[in-house]
Order: sequence, then C-alpha cells, then structure tokens
Amino acid sequence: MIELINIKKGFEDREILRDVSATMESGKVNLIIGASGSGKTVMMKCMVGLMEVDSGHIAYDKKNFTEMDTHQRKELRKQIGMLFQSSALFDSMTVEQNVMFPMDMFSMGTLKEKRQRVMECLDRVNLKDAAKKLPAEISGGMKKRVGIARAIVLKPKYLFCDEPNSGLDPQTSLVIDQLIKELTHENNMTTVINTHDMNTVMESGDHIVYMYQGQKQWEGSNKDIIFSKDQQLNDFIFASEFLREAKEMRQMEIFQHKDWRDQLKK
Ligand SMILES: Nc1ncnc2c1ncn2[C@@H]1O[C@H](COP(=O)(O)OP(=O)(O)OP(=O)(O)O)[C@@H](O)[C@H]1O
Repeated sequence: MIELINIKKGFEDREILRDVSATMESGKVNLIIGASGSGKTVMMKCMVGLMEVDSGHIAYDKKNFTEMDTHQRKELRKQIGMLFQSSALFDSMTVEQNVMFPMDMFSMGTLKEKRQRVMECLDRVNLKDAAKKLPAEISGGMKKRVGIARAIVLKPKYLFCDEPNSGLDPQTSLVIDQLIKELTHENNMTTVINTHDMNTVMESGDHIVYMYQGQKQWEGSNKDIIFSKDQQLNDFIFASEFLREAKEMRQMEIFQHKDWRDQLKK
C-alpha cells in the first residue's frame, strides 16, 4: 500500500498538486486518471522520488518515504518496478540482456541464477523465443512486454506504469492490460498506472484516483464509476454520446443481475 498524505507540490508560484490525499492499495491495479495537466505525472514522480513534495508525505506500507535518507530510499527502490511510456529499452542490448539489466545493477545472484529468472519472466510475458532479438527486431507490443518482464524481474512489491498503452492498437492494449492485471493479482503488488485509456479504466481499474486541476476529485473502483454522480468525473469518462449510452446500458445490466448487485454492495 502506498499512501499520499496532504501532498502539495508547486513550481515557482504555480501550485500543481493541491493538498492531495489518496491510497494506492496492495494487490490492486490503481489508476491515476484525469485531463492533461491535472498533475498525474507530477504525482507519480513524487511517489517514486523523482520529485520532492513541498509538504505532506508519502508512505510505503506505513514507512515514511518522504523522510527516508538516500540509503533507505535506495533499498526501497529495489522493491519498485517501473514500466516507462516508451518502453525505454537499450537498443544495443538483446531482449534477454535488457531484462537482466536491473539484476546486473543490483548484482543479484550468479549468472546462471540471473539467466533462469530472466527466462522465467520472459516466459511469463510469452517472449521466451525472442530472447536473442534486438529491440529493433520486435513490435511495439512486444517491446512493452519486454518492459514488463524487466519491471518484474526483481519481484517488486510496487509497480509503476506510465501510460502503458500509448502507441498500441486496441487489441494489443488489452493484452498489456490483462498481463499487468494478472501479475498484480498473482504477486500481490501495489500497481500504479497513469493512463488516458478508458478501456483500461473500465477493465482494470480495481481502484481509481481521478485528478482534477491538481486535486483528488474522486476515488473508487471501476464499478463505482458507473454509478458516480460526480459531474466532472462523468464529463471526463463518458465524454461522448456513445459512452453515455454504454454507461446507461451497463447500469441497467447491473440492476437486472442479482450477482452484479451483490458485488456492488461489497
Ligand atoms: N518540472 C516542471 N517544472 C515546471 N512545471 C512543471 C514541471 N513538471 C510539470 N509541470 C507542470 O505541472 C502541470 C501538471 O503536469 P503533469 O505532467 O503532471 O500533467 P499530467 O496530468 O500528467 O498531463 P498529461 O496527461 O498530459 O501527461 C503542467 O501544467 C506542467 O506544465
């Protein structure tokens, strides 16, 4: 679990994050959503320590990250996996070498042990056959899967993903979403995703934080979104006539199914 407690962050005289408190729950896919410029990336950078908060604090499983010294932060970072928007693979390294990189950096185990773990991860993302290929020889979706394998190779407790679906077609996006969701649940990770993808919101949003002009406007699950009366959230999520109709149909479906109604009460 990652908690943000009364976070404030600004640049010069501009306030970007305005007293944000939110919880990223463990074993869940936590999404940060909101319009461009609402402060999602700044919030994520504060969470991983790429930016310092002006006030408030961030806690990882009740440990105050904001007050940790460099050594403590370095130790915590070993438990953090990151998937970058561009996949950020090293062009001159093979798929296998890219995935091994974090293990080499933290010099974990013998070469044989490292290779075994890398192959386990490549197998998990269905890329064992591509181990010897270079990034230039594989598709964008495959690169994302290499990025996921690299992000999980050290068995992180926390996984951060910045726009994991950017540049991918809808079907490949679904595969990536499903993979991240499965890995999160299998390994009980606290996964935090910054996304604009409404499909991800509806399919993977175990827990969603909606940012509006630097403030947390709403927090809940993808099921709660269907019944939310928050005007700003509704305008953002169900922006088109098509999506508004889809929402009404889903609401009717839920009302008609006892199982769904019961789930909603949980
Ligand atoms: N290093 C910085 N210095 C000054 N201003 C910054 C800096 N980083 C971000 N900002 C400003 O903070 C605001 C929020 O930016 P942020 O990148 O968090 O938005 P976002 O919600 O992630 O947007 P998008 O969805 O477009 O990525 C923007 O107005 C941006 O210009």
